[in-house]
Amino acid sequence: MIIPNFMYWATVFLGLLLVLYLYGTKNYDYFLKRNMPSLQQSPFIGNFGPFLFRKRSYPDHIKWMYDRLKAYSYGGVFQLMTPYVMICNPELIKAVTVKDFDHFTDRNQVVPKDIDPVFAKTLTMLKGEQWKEARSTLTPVFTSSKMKMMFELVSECGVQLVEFLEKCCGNYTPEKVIKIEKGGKLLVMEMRDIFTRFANDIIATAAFGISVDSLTNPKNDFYVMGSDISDLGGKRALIWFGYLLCSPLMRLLNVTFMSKKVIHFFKSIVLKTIDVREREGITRPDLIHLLMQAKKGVLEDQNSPTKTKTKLDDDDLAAHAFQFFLAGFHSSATLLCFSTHQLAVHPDIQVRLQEEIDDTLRQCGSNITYEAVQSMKYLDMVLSETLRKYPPGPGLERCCVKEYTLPSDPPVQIHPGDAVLLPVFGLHRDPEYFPDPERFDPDRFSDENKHNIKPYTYLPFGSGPRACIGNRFALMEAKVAMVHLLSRFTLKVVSKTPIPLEITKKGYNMTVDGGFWLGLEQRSKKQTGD
Ligand code: HEM
Repeated sequence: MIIPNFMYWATVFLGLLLVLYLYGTKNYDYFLKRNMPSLQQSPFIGNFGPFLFRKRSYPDHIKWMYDRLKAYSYGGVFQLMTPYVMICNPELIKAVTVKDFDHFTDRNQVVPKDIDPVFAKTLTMLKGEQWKEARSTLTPVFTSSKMKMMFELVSECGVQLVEFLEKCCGNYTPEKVIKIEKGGKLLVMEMRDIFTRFANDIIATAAFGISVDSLTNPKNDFYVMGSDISDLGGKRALIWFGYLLCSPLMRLLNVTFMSKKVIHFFKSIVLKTIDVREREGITRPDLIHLLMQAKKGVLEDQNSPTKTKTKLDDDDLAAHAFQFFLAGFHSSATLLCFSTHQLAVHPDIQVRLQEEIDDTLRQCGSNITYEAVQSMKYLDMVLSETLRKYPPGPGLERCCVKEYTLPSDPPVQIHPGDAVLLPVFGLHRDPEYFPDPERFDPDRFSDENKHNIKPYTYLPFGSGPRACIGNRFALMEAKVAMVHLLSRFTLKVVSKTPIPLEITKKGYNMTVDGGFWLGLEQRSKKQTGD
């Protein structure tokens, strides 16, 4: 009796293993059939094993795949069970993102539209005609004239940041959750904690029209909800993997990418603010105001004589304000964390930058203006080099929407539905394009040198019509923070400062595990030349 039972269960078990294996490898002849070079895959995890099992960080893994495929100009990789064509050659990147953009207008939508409707309405996730309309409606929001209009709001957050730090140098003790310690003459602090709070306050004022101070009131709802929504690590990475691996099951379980409670919180802020402003005729120079104009179809685009055509509904408005969190919260804080870290470990570069800041402030009588910030060339070079070495988006995606022949040698077909991966981190760390790529050297971006950078090898804000719409805003925010901070403080390496920097192996966020600990030393009047 025991033997037939054993045989039965052994056969069932082996049968199940076979079915699982066949399911896990169902696509694995995908690139072979297309005659494309590809990396050897494993069942279910494709080529993402080293990232999934935390052997390599996401950016390092992108670079690792890029280094293996670069000689072929393009090649196939599997992100779990989803095939991606990785494009390594700059000319081909130009073809896909700019010249033949109409074949690649979308991103790969991993989380279905009906599961997360507000998330699906963000510009990042919209597709085809809907994306095109939303992008043209929103483009006027991000012109330099609108940035100038929002500059004061951003600068007020810079003042708030520095005043808080100066208070901490005195007798003020911040709440325990704020990661600041006193170490002799220095304030020792974790920069990601400080800069995510700074980025949060900017989004609150510039996008949602409300003032919060997340350094003095660290547990305010806006910050707590915002941190939840913009975290792409741990739980969210798992949900993403779940959809990549077995979308029907995730859909059946109704697993949402964004928490409904958080979406409801932000949506109600936007709708209440609009309601109050409409009833009381309030005008404030922020995104809500611009979105209200777009809603009425009267937001003028300075580059086009026509007024915006599309009218926005309430879900659209919430999604666009909410977009600042998704796209701008971590990326802006990340840029500031890495740039302050690089300045602390390169004091010569920091001194040169402080000289530029001091000179500029002297010229504008300490009253920092949009034009003054824009005129600082070395500041721009430092941020550009930080974005090269540590791009917050280490890999970009496109999805093919129309049959396409990649102009490679030999040409190769890309079909509708095929996903494309652009290895930004691989390009930025390629010694062919950036000699001695591990070296932090802002002079790569000086007027004399920047023309040596090969087009489409430097893509911190992406490329083509789907590139980052908020790049001006992001740079303005980072520059304002740096000017306020470095005019009053000098950044120092302390014992907790991570050297060398090791990018986390947990999740997609570009960050480090133990935090960006640095020391801040108050500058004397003699040093600043006041
Ligand atoms: C340092 C900060 C930032 C970096 C490095 C960054 C980088 C990027 C990158 C790489 C993309 C994808 C581009 C592509 O696929 O070609 C992107 C898209 C986008 N970014 Fe940013 N970003 C930053 C800040 C912001 C801010 C502050 C906003 C404000 C709203 C923003 C809004 C967006 C939007 C809406 C998209 C999607 C555009 C579309 O699909 O049409 N970003 N960003």
